[in-house]
Amino acid sequence: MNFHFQSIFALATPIGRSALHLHRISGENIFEILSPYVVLPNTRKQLNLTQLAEKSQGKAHTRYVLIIDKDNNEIDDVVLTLFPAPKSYTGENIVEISVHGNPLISAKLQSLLRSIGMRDAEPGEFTQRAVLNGKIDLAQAEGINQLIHAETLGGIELARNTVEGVLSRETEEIRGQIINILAYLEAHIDFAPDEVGEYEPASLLPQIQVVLERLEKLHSTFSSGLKMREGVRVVLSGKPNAGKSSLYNSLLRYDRAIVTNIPGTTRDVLEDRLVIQNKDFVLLDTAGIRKTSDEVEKIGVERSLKSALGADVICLVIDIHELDCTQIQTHILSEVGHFCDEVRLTEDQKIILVISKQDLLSDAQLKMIQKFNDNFSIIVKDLSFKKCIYEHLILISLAENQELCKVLVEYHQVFTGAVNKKENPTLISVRQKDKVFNAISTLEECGKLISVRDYPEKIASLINHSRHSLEEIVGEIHLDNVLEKIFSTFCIGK
Ligand SMILES: Nc1nc2c(c(=O)[nH]1)N(C=O)[C@@H](CNc1ccc(C(=O)N[C@@H](CCC(=O)O)C(=O)O)cc1)CN2
Ligand SMILES: Nc1nc2c(ncn2[C@@H]2O[C@H](COP(=O)(O)OP(=O)(O)OP(=O)(O)O)[C@@H](O)[C@H]2O)c(=O)[nH]1
Ligand SMILES: [Mg+2]
Repeated sequence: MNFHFQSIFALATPIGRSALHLHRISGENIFEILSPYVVLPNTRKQLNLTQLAEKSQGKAHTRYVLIIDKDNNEIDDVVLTLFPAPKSYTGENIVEISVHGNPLISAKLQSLLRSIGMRDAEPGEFTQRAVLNGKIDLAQAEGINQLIHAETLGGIELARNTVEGVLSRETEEIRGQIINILAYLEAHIDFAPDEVGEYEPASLLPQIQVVLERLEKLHSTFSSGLKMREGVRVVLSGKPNAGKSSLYNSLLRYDRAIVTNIPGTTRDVLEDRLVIQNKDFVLLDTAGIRKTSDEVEKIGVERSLKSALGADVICLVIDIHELDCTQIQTHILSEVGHFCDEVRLTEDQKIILVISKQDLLSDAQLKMIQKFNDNFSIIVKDLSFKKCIYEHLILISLAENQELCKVLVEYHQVFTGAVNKKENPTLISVRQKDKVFNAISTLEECGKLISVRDYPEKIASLINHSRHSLEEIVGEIHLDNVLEKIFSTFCIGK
């Protein structure tokens, strides 16, 4: 399928002063249209781009040239690359021109392009053409958009994975399985039982089950993908003065939060990105939790509890350095107990018990901690959320948080495990997730019709719905308004 569109151009790099500006031009006849304005720097002889494209045997070709305007005035000396169709990003002929990065020079080039019948590209229009010309599918196009907008390393990894076609291939395979199921039904719609055997829809159930499981697995990748893109949320909680803000600063490696020895120092929730071993986290520091009559601190405590509710991982920071050895175990248990009374955790949240101010602990206190850890599972066995609690206490100080970092990385793996391997397909947009959801619901509906031995026509029609939902993920069905909505979020020039 090849569409014939007006030629378009756009500045593909940011507007402003920079070393270079890269302009991108796409269209069917652009080599012919541009040739009169492209000359060799020394001889000023016109360069025939059409011939050059033919000589390059369909491959990209780069030259150093001069661009001149209609009055033969030089616009700039540039590097120009041709990508002859169909081997280009859009599948049409493409010319890329990199000029010196001055907005005035770019404006001159753009007015030349407008004056020779080309128009400014809409956001995402190059990629839209790539989709319409079958160079990439819609899921890959969404990947390209996210590759540009990703704000985390994890986001880039997921987007690259989609651009590479991992999700498209998974969708295609599931679609193949659905078509196999359809084939059985179509056979019974078109042929008599003596030709294709008795109509026994229940025989389809195992196949439908296989597809459903695969779709459900795919559906679940959206939320793990979100954690991968946005970062696993880690909240530092605990009593005032426990050392939360100190830990916050040492994890971030800069003096972000105010630290004093006055309990109740932190009031607002602080939020920052944290990367440990290339894994993305969102780290939150919060007000120490206690009963207080101070109006401002009270609001701080409320916000602190609310942050803990929304966290994936809670580091409950506990300061025991002033306690007598005999009190340590009971104290830790009661702090965890109180915290869990305040914050109703869900089963998929994790808590790490962090013992702060290691440098201030006596040998006897350290021994007690060791003893606690040796019997950890027995000691915490009566706590209501013991399944959420990391398997032992972790000691930290201003100078030492390595073990904690190691555990955070382990938890990152737990929260993103389903999607953080290169070969795993991941849903990266709500649109894709909704399509998979539709495919699942219609297939489930099928199960019901089969159990009452409904007509093959009715079952086939539902299965077809399911198949269409999958096809929409990769955009085999082009709906103008869908395309418009997707590409409107792109950058101009992409
Ligand atoms: N200068 C420049 N840099 C760029 C791009 C670009 O278009 N231009 N890209 C764009 O976003 C990205 C790279 N992606 C690209 C994807 C496909 C083709 C392309 O021309 N593909 C042809 C030919 C392949 C070949 O010669 O082997 C094809 O697929 O047929 C170019 C770039 C990032 N950097
Ligand atoms: N010696 C020592 N002192 C620490 C350590 N961590 C924190 N402190 C001190 O403990 C006091 C309280 O630290 P913060 O980090 O402000 O405690 P917080 O939990 O944020 O307190 P609030 O904001 O009031 O809830 C400060 O005086 C810190 O210098 C540590 O590892 N070793
Ligand atoms: Mg603090």
